[in-house]
Amino acid sequence: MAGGEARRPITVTVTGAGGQIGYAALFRIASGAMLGPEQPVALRLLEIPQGVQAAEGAALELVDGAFPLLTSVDIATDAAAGFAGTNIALLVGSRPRTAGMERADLLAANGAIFGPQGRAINDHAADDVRVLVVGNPANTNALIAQRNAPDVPAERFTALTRLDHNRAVGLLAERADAAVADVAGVTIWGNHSTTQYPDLSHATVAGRPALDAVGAEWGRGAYIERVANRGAEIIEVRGGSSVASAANAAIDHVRDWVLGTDASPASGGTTGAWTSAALPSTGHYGIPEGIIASVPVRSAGDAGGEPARWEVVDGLEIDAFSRARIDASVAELVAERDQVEALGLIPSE
Ligand SMILES: NC(=O)c1ccc[n+]([C@@H]2O[C@H](COP(=O)([O-])OP(=O)(O)OC[C@H]3O[C@@H](n4cnc5c(N)ncnc54)[C@H](O)[C@@H]3O)[C@@H](O)[C@H]2O)c1
Ligand SMILES: O=C(O)C[C@H](O)C(=O)O
Repeated sequence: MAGGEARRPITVTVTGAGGQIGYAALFRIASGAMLGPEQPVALRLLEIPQGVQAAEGAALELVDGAFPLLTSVDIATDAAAGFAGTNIALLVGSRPRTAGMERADLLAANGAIFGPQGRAINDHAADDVRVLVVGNPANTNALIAQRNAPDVPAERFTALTRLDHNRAVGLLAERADAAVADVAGVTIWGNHSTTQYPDLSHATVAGRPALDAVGAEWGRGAYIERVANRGAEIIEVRGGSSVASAANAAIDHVRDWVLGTDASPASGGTTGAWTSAALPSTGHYGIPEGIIASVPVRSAGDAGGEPARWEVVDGLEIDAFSRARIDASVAELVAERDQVEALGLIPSE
C-alpha cells in the first residue's frame, strides 16, 4: 500500500482444500476476489491424509500463480494446526452420502468431522474468527460446529445458501429476459435442501414486482421447484455436483460479510440490497432460536473493532403461502437438530 502501513495478512483456512470446490476457490481467494484487492492472505489447507497429495498439488500451482496478495500456503492434517490463528474458516470437506447410507448415518459421519473442527476452532482460532460451512448437510454441519465452540459468538457460524440465492437470481433474470443487475429483493429461506423456499414476494426486476414480471403461477410454482432442485439438475447434466458455482457463492458470502452488502458487486450500486445466508436464529420471523436457517441479510462490512455481523432484514411481510413454505423448511431443520442431539453430536439445551 503506497504511503500507508502494510496490512497484516488475514489467515484463511479451507478444509477439504484438495477437493473440487477447494481447488476452484483457492485461486480466487489468493487473487483478492474474496477479501479485496489490497488485503494480503495467508492460506491454510486442512485435509485428511488421503487428500493431502491433491492439496500439495494445489499449493504448487498457487506458487505458479505468483499472486501478489498471497503471503503463505500451509497444509495441515491436524485440526488444531489447521485452525491456529485462523480469521476465516471455510469448512468445505465433508462426508458425502454413499449408496445405502441413511440420513442419520450421514449426520453421524459428519458429526465426527464438524464436532472436532468446532472444538478446534473454539480452542485455536483467532478471536475474530468467522466460519462458513459449505459441506453438506451444510446447515446442520454448521450447527454441530457452532454448538461445539461455546466460546465463539454463535453468529460467527454460518452456512452457505448463497449458491441457492445466486441460482434464484440467475433463473429469475433469465425468465424475465432481464440483466442480473436488475434483480433485487430475492430471499432464500430455510435449509440448503429441496425444502428451501426461494421467495419472490419482495423481489423486483428493474423496479417492477417480480411476481408481476414473471407471473405468480410460475414464480410460486415451477420456479421454486427449479431452484430447490438445481443441485440435482447440475449433477444430472454435468455428471457431478456443482463446483465452480459453489466456490463462487462461498466467495460471494464471505466478501459481502466482510466488505459489506452495499459495496458488493451484487448490489448493482444500490444501497440497502440484501442477500441470503444461513445464520443461528435469534427468533426472527418465528424461526426457533438456535437452528441455522437461511434468511434475508445485510452486512455493513468491517469498520475496525468488532468484525461485521450479518443483520437480518426485518419487517418483511410474510403471507400465508410464504409462511407455510418457511415453516416446512424450518421443520426439516428442527428434525435434523433433534437427530444430531439424539446422536449426542451437540449438547442438549
Ligand atoms: N452448500 C452448498 O451450496 C454446496 C454446494 C455444492 C457442494 N456442497 C458440498 O460441499 C462438499 C464438498 O464438495 P466437493 O465437490 O469439493 O467434494 P470433494 O469430494 O471433491 O472434496 C471434498 C474434500 O474434503 C476432504 N475431506 C473429507 N473429510 C475431511 C476432513 N475431516 N477434514 C478436511 N478435509 C476433509 C476430502 O479429502 C476431499 O478432498 C460436499 O459436501 C458437497 O455436497 C455444498
Ligand atoms: O445438491 C447437491 O447435492 C450438491 C449441492 O448441495 C448443490 O446444491 O449443488
